[in-house]
Amino acid sequence: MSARFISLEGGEGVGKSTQARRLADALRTRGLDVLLTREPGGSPGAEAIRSLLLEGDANRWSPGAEALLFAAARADHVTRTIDPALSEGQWVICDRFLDSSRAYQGMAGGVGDAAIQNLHQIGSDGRLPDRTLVLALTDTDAAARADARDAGCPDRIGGRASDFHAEVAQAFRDFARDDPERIRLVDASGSEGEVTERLLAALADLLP
Ligand SMILES: Nc1ncnc2c1ncn2[C@@H]1O[C@H](COP(=O)(O)OP(=O)(O)OP(=O)(O)O)[C@@H](O)[C@H]1O
Ligand SMILES: Cc1cn([C@H]2C[C@H](O)[C@@H](COP(=O)(O)O)O2)c(=O)[nH]c1=O
Repeated sequence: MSARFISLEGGEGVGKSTQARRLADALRTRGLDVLLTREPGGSPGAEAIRSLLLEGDANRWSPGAEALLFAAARADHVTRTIDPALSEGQWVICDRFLDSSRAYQGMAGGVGDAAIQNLHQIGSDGRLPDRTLVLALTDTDAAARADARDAGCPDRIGGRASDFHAEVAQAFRDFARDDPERIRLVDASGSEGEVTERLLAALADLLP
């Protein structure tokens, strides 16, 4: 069975990191060799860029500089971590990937989708996941989960206005509508276990 590249996407607090861990465990239980990774980050260079992106003043970077930094982190992550794992036959579960840049920087940030896709082509040879699972939750429920976790101290991008995050959530819904073969919306309400079962169902055609 060939290796697969799966990304988990969605706005702040919908449960991506929780589900990335649970999905990796569920796939390991099925005998698959799984690498769990994240963005921004997932390689030493990309983790260094993560600090530049998520710490500091809200206006630390222009929209274009921010998009370039995410693309640079992703290029290093793809080259040093994701591609080698796939070559070795591992399944890769990635907590956020290109579609986060499309939603946050491209759509809500105003950089535009074509520019984000161009940067991805240059930096990461246009590498795409085999399946992208977008966790969907109401804006109110997602904000409640994120607030309970962050205790009023979100990171530089998480702390942006609610309008920004509503645009991000809408962008993910639009991406799923426009590319239904790769990108699937998954209901993120209910218990952690219920959500994991829905994610596995959305991967059923790829599983051995
Ligand atoms: N199904 C669930 N029901 C209730 N709470 C949940 C559920 N899944 C996750 N949580 C909780 O919600 C909070 C946010 O979850 P998590 O960190 O996984 O979200 P995320 O999408 O990765 O967020 P971000 O993108 O902001 O980092 C955490 O405190 C987590 O324990
Ligand atoms: C990959 C990626 C991420 N972001 C934003 C989204 C979040 O606010 C943070 C990452 O924090 P998390 O707790 O690890 O989810 O970064 C972005 O704006 N663009 C991207 O490409």
